Amino acid sequence: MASDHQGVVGFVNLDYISLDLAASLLRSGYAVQAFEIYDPLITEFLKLGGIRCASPMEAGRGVAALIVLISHADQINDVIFGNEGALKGLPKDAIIILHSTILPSYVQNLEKRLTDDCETAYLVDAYVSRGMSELLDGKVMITSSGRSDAIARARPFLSAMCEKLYVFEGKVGAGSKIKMVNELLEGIHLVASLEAISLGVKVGIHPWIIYNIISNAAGNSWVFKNHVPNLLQGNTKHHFLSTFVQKLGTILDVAKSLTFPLPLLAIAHQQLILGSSHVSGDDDTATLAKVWEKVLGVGITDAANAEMYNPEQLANQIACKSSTVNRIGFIGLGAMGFGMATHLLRSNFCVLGYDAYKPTLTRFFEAGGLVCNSPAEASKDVDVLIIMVTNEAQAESVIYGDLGAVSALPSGASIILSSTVSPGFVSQLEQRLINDSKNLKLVDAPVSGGVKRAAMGTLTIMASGTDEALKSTGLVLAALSEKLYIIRGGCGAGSGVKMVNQLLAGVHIASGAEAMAFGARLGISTRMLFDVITNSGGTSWMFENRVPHMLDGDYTPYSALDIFVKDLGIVSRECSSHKVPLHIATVAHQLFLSGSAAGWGRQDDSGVVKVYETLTGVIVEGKLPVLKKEVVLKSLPSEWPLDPIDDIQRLNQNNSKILVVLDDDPTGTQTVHDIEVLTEWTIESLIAQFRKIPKCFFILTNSRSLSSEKASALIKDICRNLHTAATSVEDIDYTVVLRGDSTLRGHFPEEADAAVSVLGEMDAWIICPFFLQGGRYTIDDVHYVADSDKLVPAGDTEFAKDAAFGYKASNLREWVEEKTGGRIPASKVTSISIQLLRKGGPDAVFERLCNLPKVHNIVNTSTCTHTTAEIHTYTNTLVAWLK
Ligand SMILES: NC(=O)c1ccc[n+]([C@@H]2O[C@H](COP(=O)([O-])OP(=O)(O)OC[C@H]3O[C@@H](n4cnc5c(N)ncnc54)[C@H](O)[C@@H]3O)[C@@H](O)[C@H]2O)c1
Ligand SMILES: O=C(O)[C@H](O)[C@@H](O)CO
Repeated sequence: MASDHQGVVGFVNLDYISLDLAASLLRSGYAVQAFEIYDPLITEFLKLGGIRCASPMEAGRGVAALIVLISHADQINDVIFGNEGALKGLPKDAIIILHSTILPSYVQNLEKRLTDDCETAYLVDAYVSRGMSELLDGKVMITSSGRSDAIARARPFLSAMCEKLYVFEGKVGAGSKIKMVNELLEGIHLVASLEAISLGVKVGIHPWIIYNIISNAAGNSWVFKNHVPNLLQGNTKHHFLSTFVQKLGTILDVAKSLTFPLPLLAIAHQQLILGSSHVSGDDDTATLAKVWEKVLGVGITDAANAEMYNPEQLANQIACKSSTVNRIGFIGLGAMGFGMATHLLRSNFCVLGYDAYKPTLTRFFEAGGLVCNSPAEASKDVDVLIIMVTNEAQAESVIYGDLGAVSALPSGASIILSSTVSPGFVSQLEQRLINDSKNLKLVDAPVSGGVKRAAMGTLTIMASGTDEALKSTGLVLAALSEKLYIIRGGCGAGSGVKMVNQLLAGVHIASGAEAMAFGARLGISTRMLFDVITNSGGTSWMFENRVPHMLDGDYTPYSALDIFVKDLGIVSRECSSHKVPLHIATVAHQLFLSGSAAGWGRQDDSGVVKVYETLTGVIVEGKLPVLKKEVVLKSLPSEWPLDPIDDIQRLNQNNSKILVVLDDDPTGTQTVHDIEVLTEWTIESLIAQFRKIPKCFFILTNSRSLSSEKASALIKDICRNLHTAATSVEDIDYTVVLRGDSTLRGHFPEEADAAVSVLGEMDAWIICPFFLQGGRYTIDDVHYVADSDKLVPAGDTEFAKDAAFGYKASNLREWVEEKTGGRIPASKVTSISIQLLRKGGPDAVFERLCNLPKVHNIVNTSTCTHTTAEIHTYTNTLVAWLK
């Protein structure tokens, strides 16, 4: 226990999550006392080691901090100001942490009353929740706000209680605002999930198949992933609806008072009211599925219980029997097609490409492709032709237009249509091809996952067609995808699943825009709001992918806004032909249409946020704030008391691995002493070094001054020599460290990739941009550069504008995603936080490292380095871990 953390913390009222807070405080060395009338809770609390109090007044007596749980504003009078209220016993300088999400205006009134009536004026609010992301996985997360002086007082207690702390300095009330934005998203996503499942059932796709595929595609959301199984199993009771109706109603009232339109939330609210109205008051058995069956007239339950098959297994079976493919034609080398076609080139297929836009052809030629002048030319002698143009009219024209593909394709060839088109269009196309006498086969193979995954061959593909057609294209589909699903039902079935995915994806982009714009109107930092939501139930694949574009105000089209005018247009056409009313999808469609009408159709689809910005005057774009260095450093948890340098030296004595540091410029070698530096790396000189059995030696590569190709080649060369030298000296084991720049400029990930390509995959990559003397700090994953008394996010400094190594992200996890072009998403990067290091010390860091998933290319950013002692602590655990 940390002895400098002594102090008493009181709780007025407990709930189950408060027990976790109390347990964390007790572990950090605080004494904890509580007033609670519900016996089971107080029994658990006593078991933890807490002390029971007879009244709120007693719970507040002698405490340094008082955590007051209030579920309704009416309780404030009694619990805080009443005869036996908490204020009576509270010391003057104690901090009140209001664990509640009552409306911001109530919290502000409470603060005013405390300031006016009493001398006690330290209040912060705290929204306590469980992290829903893979990263936080149910751990406690707190969003808190208040005046700077109150926050400074509260911070040690808040940090002690949670794994992730978000602090909004300024006014109280941010916690409840964030909660509103999160609930807005959850409400919209719930209705969208219900509409998606209903549409899927109407077009004949098994709901569990929809669920399994879309939870691995861009239509996924936390709500879809977590609520749909309960819906399909009949586990969600109708009461769930009334809770939502009430919460969403409150948010709409707040928005109304701010004259702020929330069209998606308004329609979701109406839908949930409609659902509630379908249940008679005393029917406790009605499930959400049954209610929705009545609302939309779709047999969800029967469909969910119908016999099903495994589309991934079908894909594996087809892949085993697939025929060889030599030549591929590729028409439509746009945002998606270019990446897919060049990935096929890298996978050793011969690819002939055609696009109506000539500059693309030049790029394709430079990437090693064969360039053609018409669809017919790109179809000559190919086994498979892939079409990735934008829409049905373009697909029609490349297949049947002037110099079209059909006339030139060899008899028996296969066409893969990967554009997003309506199911009806593909099934009619198949019929037309059958009627032609060339025995051309068609595979309906829409894709999901976006531009980055297209270029990496890790798309989700939902394919359908005859077995013969699927077998003749299996190898190509497998090369383009990480998840390949075969949908039964022939051409049109794949596009049916894609249509359902698009309903969700489109709604999620629009809901992300609505949520962020509303957040901006509520006055919350949009960057921080984004961060909190990505760890909460309101998150979605599209929220995480598209909101960063809104925050950067960068509408370079990865997927054009007009694509959703088209895709939600398909949804709205299908819903009227299947007679299933899809309200939320239709409103989202109208929002994209509004964006297109404003002239933003060719920009990125995240530009739909401008519809809200233009209407209401809010600005979603947001920079990370510049911080006041002294204030931030003072507010962090206290340092781990011990400097484990002696432990490191001891561990190092017993460690047989030689540390070989490849330094990309001379500033690294200038900061070490008593360590040899090699400026050349012949096998002979490396053997000579290894024979000395040093603990460490440097090789000055100077690779920062080279092009990335040359730097990679150099690192490979050195690693090969190291390998040869090490194998010729007996009992030599070594580890490679890449030393680079603390302002993040250098050949990342190229040098790491080069080292791995020679030395083999590593269990993890550790990124640790430590340079205390140079004023580099990493706080909550954001890397800062000190500029006198300010901490400036690295992405906003001159360093980030470097012509060769420029970058935008200051958050190290996002920086990894940016630098790896999406190959390593931010969500796969684990951080070692200052909280973990300072509160848990070496043991906690060691445990975190040992529990990392053993997946190659997981990158771990150290975000903990504030003092030299801390870098020692971290090194200590690393050395132990490496052993
Ligand atoms: N962008 C995404 O993230 C994404 C993801 C999944 C699916 N999709 C779907 O994939 C398809 C392609 O999307 P995109 O974003 O690559 O679109 P895009 O507009 O960037 O690319 C389409 C390409 O087709 C070319 N083209 C149009 N007519 C042509 C013709 N007659 N002959 C030859 N080339 C022609 C265009 O010049 C363009 O390069 C769309 O149907 C889209 O809905 C897109
Ligand atoms: O599933 C996806 O990748 C997306 O929805 C695209 O089709 C459109 O951006």
